[in-house]
Formats: sequence, C-alpha cells, structure tokens
Amino acid sequence: MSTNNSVLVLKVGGALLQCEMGMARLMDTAAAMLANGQQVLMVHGGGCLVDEQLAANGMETVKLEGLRVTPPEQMPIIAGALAGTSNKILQGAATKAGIVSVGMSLADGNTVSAKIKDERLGLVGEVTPKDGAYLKFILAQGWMPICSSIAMMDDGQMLNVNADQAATALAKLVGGKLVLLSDVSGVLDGKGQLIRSLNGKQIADLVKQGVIEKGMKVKVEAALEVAQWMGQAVQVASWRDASQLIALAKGEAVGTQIQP
Ligand SMILES: Nc1ncnc2c1ncn2[C@@H]1O[C@H](COP(=O)(O)OP(=O)(O)O)[C@@H](O)[C@H]1O
Ligand SMILES: CC(=O)N[C@@H](CCC(=O)OP(=O)(O)O)C(=O)O
Repeated sequence: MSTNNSVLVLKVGGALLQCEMGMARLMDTAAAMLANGQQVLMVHGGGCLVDEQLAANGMETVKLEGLRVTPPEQMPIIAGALAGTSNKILQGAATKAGIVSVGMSLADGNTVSAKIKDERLGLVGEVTPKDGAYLKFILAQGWMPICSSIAMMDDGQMLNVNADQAATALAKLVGGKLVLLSDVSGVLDGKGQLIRSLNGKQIADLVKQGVIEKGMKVKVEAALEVAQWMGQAVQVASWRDASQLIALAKGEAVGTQIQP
C-alpha cells in the first residue's frame, strides 16, 4: 500500500452515486489508505444527478464540449444536486466505511479563486488554487474532505465548475497525486480497447479524430494540465473495477496514464 507523503486526490464521477456497491468498495479502499497514513482528498461530480433534478423541474440540459451551460435559473437546482444531495450521499458512504469526512465545496475556506469561464456557458466557473490552509488542516487530522464542484465568486455569486477541473485546481493546490475515476476503465481507443498511456500530442490527435469527446475530452485535458504541472503522470481509471481499486491502493499504475 502506498505510504508516500503526498496527498492522493481522488476524483469520482457522478455515476458512482447511483451504484451502492461501487461506493462501498471505493470507500473501503479509501478507509484502508487513511488507516495507513495516506491523506486522501475526494472531489466529486454528480452530472447525472443534476440531469435528473433539472428534468424533474421541467428544465433542459444543454452541454457544450462536455460542459453544462448554466443559466441563472438552473443554479439553485444544480447547487442543490451537487453541494447537497451528491455530497451527502458520498458522506453517507464514507461514514458507513468508518471514515471521518468533512463535506465541503470549492466555496469553502478561501480555497480557490473563481471567475466566469466563458459568457456563452452562463454561470460556469473556472477556478485557480488560492489557499490550502483549510484543506491541509482537515487532512492533517486524518479526516477526508469530500468536495463538490460548486464555487463562489468574490461577490457571492455561485458558479458551477466541471468536477474534473475542480480536482485539477485542488491537486495543484495541495501538490497531490491526481487519480480521475470514471465509469470507464480509462481512455478507450476507437475499438473500445484501453489505451495504457497517452501524451499531449496523442491526446490532441485522438480529440481531432473524435475518438476522445465530451466528458472524456474535458477529463484528459484536466489530467494533462496537472501532469505537466506536477511533472508526473495522472491516472484515468474506473471506480467500477475492483481490481483497479486494489492496484490503486498498492500504489500501482491503473487505467490510462496521462503523461506530462
Ligand atoms: N475515448 C473515450 N474513452 C472513454 N470514454 C469516452 C471516450 N470518449 C468519450 N467518452 C465518454 O466519456 C465518459 C466519461 O466522462 P464523464 O461522463 O464526464 O465521466 P465522469 O462523470 O465520470 O466524470 C464515458 O462514460 C464515455 O461515455
Ligand atoms: C460546468 C459543468 O459541466 N459542471 C458539471 C459539474 C458536475 C460534474 O462535473 O459531474 P461529473 O464528474 O459527474 O461529470 C455539471 O453540471 O454536470
């Protein structure tokens, strides 16, 4: 099991929240890591829960290159689904696994700076690292922060941040090792086969060919940014795959390695 000093930043995608067994397995893995002295920071999405909540309120989901267009009238529902329901579902699973967690969002503790990313996307945020004191305090207690991707501007306006991009900013802030866990075993090629390793040039080619698209495009670009920042590979793997979780806990490479 990995015992290095760096923080493990685990980002989990929203589909996990609809899989009781997946959550239990992941939290058991995290509990074992924490018991071993590994600091773990969990960052989560919840895109599918947002889709459901918007539909239940008669609202439409529009995405542009993997990012949700966020009109002001949708913000309360999106914040409720991400900072509320998704965050608390995960906290419940963590608690059940014996983990002491702190549910939080990007808006807490002066952790990041947030601004509007692109006017065409509405209230979608772009965040940069600001102050790591709050997170470091939580981590130093052996507790696990569980962070949603709702951020806030200086004027108090809430913003919706893509959760992979949220994880990017937090990984940079704590100088952590980033692992992006999704519902697929990693980046897949045109034939559905797992690609073990990718560099920036290969990513650009696969995006151009349309092999990497939507949420995965956002994900690999976020991964590449951190890989280059940290000078070490970022992993894209699956929370679904029990063997990948075991390998991850041992500090082994899993899924796709996004190379700096
Ligand atoms: N080349 C690819 N390899 C794997 N998944 C891909 C690829 N291109 C697009 N995708 C899609 O990206 C999804 C993962 O991105 P996303 O839905 O944002 O995940 P998450 O919610 O876990 O962050 C996959 O479920 C798949 O539908
Ligand atoms: C701006 C933007 O796209 N925000 C995302 C935030 C949640 C997310 O990223 O969830 P997943 O990790 O499950 O995809 C959204 O509203 O869906």
